[in-house]
Amino acid sequence: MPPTNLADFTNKKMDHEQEASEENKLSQDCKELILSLPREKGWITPYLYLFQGFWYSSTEIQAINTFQNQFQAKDNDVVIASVPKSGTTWLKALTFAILHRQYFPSLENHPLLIFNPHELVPPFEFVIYDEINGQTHDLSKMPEPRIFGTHVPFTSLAKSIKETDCKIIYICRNLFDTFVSTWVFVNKIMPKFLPTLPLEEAFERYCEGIIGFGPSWNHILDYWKESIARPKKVLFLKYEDLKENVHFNVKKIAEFLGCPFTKEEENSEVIENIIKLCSFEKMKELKVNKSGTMGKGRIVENKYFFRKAEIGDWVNYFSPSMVEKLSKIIEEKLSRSGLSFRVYDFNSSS
Ligand SMILES: Nc1ncnc2c1ncn2[C@@H]1O[C@H](COP(=O)(O)OS(=O)(=O)O)[C@@H](OP(=O)(O)O)[C@H]1O
Repeated sequence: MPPTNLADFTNKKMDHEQEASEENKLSQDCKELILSLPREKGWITPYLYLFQGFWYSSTEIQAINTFQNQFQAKDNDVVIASVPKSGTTWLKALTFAILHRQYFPSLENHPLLIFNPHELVPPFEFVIYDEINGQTHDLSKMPEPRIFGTHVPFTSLAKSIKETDCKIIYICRNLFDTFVSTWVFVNKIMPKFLPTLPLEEAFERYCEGIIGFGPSWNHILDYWKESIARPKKVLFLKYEDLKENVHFNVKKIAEFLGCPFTKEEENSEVIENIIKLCSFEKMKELKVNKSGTMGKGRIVENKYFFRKAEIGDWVNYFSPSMVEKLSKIIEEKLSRSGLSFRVYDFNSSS
């Protein structure tokens, strides 16, 4: 749709220029690489490119390249990995609270009350190696054990992550809710120079696997297989299970990370307090998550990371034919893996 007034036109032009200048900032090597890759229309960028079997924007590809070449993992590092919109923010908060609990015995001045979880657990591809948007992060200043986030698929992780003893916690979510959560989020952060993305169009691209860090089923399957092959290396969690029994999973995360809760901690409600601190209801109402922003090139409002947090909200968006199509894809891609998802909240009274 053409812009309707001069201010709109100027905004769109500025956005377009910003996007073009981002592409111009790519290194020469990356520009050449991009030219050689298959390309499709993007969701919030003009294009997505197929790189190492998954779809990314050009700036993400440069960041992933740098990450692969430069990141040196330490044995005590922890990496939180996920497909976007699978419960990353929640898992980052829980992991930070569990792993660093000895430093913050009083929850009154806990960092999670003043920082968004993505600031405390920085992602490789959007912060640490995102030179194009002027993000810088001094790794030497990170408290240990360091906790990182990533949406990068297992196959494309920096080699040192796979070769050291550092641990990975992966979270996934049923693909119906993940798709809806992504589509709503994407339309909120859509650059002004791109049109809003209709649900049906997004769904068609999603079903072809063309979405940032997709195909989502391959992303999930790769981490799933690795968690079976190396259970001490990769802990595989599901958003729905976390919602069903967060207490059990918080203990599981602590044990996996080698810092199980003591009897004394269990008796003094340490687990319950962590759960409350990281709950959707608590986090959503914090000032930092109501009015804060993150990012440099693309500014994102923190409140967009907290929407409904329900299992089964997809029923409000999917037509019967969409249900049929995605169900078939899931059946085809996941049926032999032993992996399945709950798509309704059986505990909900509504
Ligand atoms: N604390 C907590 N507890 C439970 N659920 C939560 C929490 N924080 C965020 N959310 C919900 O998670 C969805 C966002 O997914 P991600 O955090 O993976 O997004 S991102 O990839 O980091 O952008 C998004 O789901 P939807 O509500 O369905 O859109 C959020 O509402």
